[in-house]
Amino acid sequence: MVGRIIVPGSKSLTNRALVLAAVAERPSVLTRALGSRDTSLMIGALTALGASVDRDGIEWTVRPIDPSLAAPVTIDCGLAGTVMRFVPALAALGAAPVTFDGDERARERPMDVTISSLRALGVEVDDGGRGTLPFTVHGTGGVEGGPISIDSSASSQFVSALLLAAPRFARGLDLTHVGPTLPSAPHIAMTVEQLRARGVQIDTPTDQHRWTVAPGPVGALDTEIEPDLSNAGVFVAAALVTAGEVRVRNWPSSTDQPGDVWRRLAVAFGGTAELDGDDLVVTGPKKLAGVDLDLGDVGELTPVIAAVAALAETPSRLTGIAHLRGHETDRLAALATEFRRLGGDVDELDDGLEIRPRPLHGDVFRTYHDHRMAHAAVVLALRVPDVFVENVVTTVKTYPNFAPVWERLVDA
Ligand SMILES: O=C(O)C1=C[C@@H](OP(=O)(O)O)[C@@H](O)[C@H](O)C1
Ligand SMILES: C=C(OP(=O)(O)O)C(=O)O
Repeated sequence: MVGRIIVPGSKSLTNRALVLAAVAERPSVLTRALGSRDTSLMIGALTALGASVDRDGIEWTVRPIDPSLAAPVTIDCGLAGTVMRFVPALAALGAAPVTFDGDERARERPMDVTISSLRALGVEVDDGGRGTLPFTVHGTGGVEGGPISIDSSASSQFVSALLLAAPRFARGLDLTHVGPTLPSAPHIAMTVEQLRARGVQIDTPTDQHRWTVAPGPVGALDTEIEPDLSNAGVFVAAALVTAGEVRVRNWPSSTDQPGDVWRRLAVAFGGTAELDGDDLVVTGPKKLAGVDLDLGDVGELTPVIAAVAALAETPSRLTGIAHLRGHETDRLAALATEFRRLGGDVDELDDGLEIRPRPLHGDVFRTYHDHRMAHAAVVLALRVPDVFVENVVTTVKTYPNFAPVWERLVDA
């Protein structure tokens, strides 16, 4: 594939900016925020809590939650981890019962730590004993806060959620993660930086799994949202598997987004990735090399990385990603199943995948309502004839226009 692409705004930055604007002192303006299913769900959730978002072209004005508007509501989380994990802590600050539910699969995603951590902070949560969605948060108009320990090994979003609400707790928060692993650490670092950018005092003392947040106001911040570098990965992958050249416009020169690691991944697979002014230019190698990588920090990139690996000339091993079993689908099982359907040679590990080179053939590729499974499928389809991607429209979760943009580039 040869082409130029402008990727829409980052899901993770947009939903953090929306949440923080909703608890800020004054209105905030977000420029080039992502309009997609996950961010629309976030807007719906914050609006239900009494915030407002006016969209005017690329500028969105967010007015903070008006506590006088608190009323019993039900919030649809869809399949958005950021909504189901971040918003319950905000609901706890309000004075009305808020019920959370979502897609069928959302009811299977790990939510126990959201529920238990709110309870540990003194908030009543009614989950019918399930430990999953749906559940109701019974806010009483404020949260005391203070010290708390949680096991965030199933998702970094449990930590991020508490940190985002913490400045509004009466005593702030002293949060410690106790558990075997902590996935997606860069997403937690992103949360910390977004809080600091709004004047919140947050320290990460000696032990890197502890965060202390001082109580205090969250400053309003007018901010421009960077392009989504995780979603840019599917275009980087396209260049890699076709020995092509893709130019991704407006790649930030410094960023907190984990997707920035695509620059190093391109090289690991044997390609090149160079910043050229504001663009990242990626070229694919003649011979695609396999990789041996711990992806614990960047788990959300796995499906596309796995697709590139399946087309490489030497074996690959992807580890550190047991938590992907709780994502939009069990991504380790889904990738192994779908790659095998195309003739692939894949072993599912407890915490990853081993992928060995083997010629692939066309068949249906199921996507399990997972945007990144669809991205994996279209990358394979660049090299394997007659791959039929089921429900490519599921990409609207984080990239509303993906399908037509991809078709245009493939046909160019
Ligand atoms: O905080 C965030 O914006 C995210 C954190 C990560 O979640 P996990 O730690 O559950 O993988 C990531 O995979 C997800 O796509 C977005
Ligand atoms: C895991 C992901 O999303 P979510 O925010 O729903 O957890 C993802 O986008 O890869």
